[in-house]
Amino acid sequence: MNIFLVGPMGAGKSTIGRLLSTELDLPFFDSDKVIEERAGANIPWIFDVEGEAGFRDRETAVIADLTCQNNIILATGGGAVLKSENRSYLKERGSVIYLKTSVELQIERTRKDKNRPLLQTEDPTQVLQKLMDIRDPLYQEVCDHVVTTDKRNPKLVVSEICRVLNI
Ligand SMILES: Nc1ncnc2c1ncn2[C@@H]1O[C@H](COP(=O)(O)OP(=O)(O)O)[C@@H](O)[C@H]1O
Ligand SMILES: O=C(O)C1=C[C@@H](OP(=O)(O)O)[C@@H](O)[C@H](O)C1
Ligand SMILES: [Mg+2]
Repeated sequence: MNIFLVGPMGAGKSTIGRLLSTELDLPFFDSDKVIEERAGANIPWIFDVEGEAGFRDRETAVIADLTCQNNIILATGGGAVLKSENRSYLKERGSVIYLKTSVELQIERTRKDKNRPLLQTEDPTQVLQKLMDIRDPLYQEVCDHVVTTDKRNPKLVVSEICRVLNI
């Protein structure tokens, strides 16, 4: 059984994915990390040199590959749901959990991390709200379960994921 985590920046996909993989003793993959490994460069460099379009092409190639595996935990990047082919790979090849998170907490949890190019702006709150307006329907479309992360520490989020998946 594959478990794929989707949701906005700061939802905890990378953090929860790693904890969940330990809990379930399954391999963990973070699509952002695989993208960086394959590119030999970090995400800000990819956005800077290849643009968001170049990053999205890399993201689709990685998601297509990783979702072909079995019994993995995959943390996607927040924009993975933008492309319909990515949504198809995710929906058809595993159980998709949407880590729903308020914009306020997205801001609080991403404030210190400068590795998110889309948030290096004057008003990250406005950016995140706009992204949620576009992406929440896509997260909802692709997911099998919605797990709220507000007011839950990572361990409680992991427990809730296990509960909704009956594992
Ligand atoms: N449920 C949670 N409660 C509090 N902090 C969290 C929670 N989930 C993640 N975090 C913290 O938020 C930050 C962003 O988490 P991360 O896993 O990078 O999110 P994403 O991969 O969805 O962008 C990290 O510092 C992480 O420790
Ligand atoms: O929301 C997005 O478009 C992005 C989210 C990031 O991943 P996280 O959601 O893990 O921060 C990363 O893929 C890139 O900066 C783009
Ligand atoms: Mg992440």
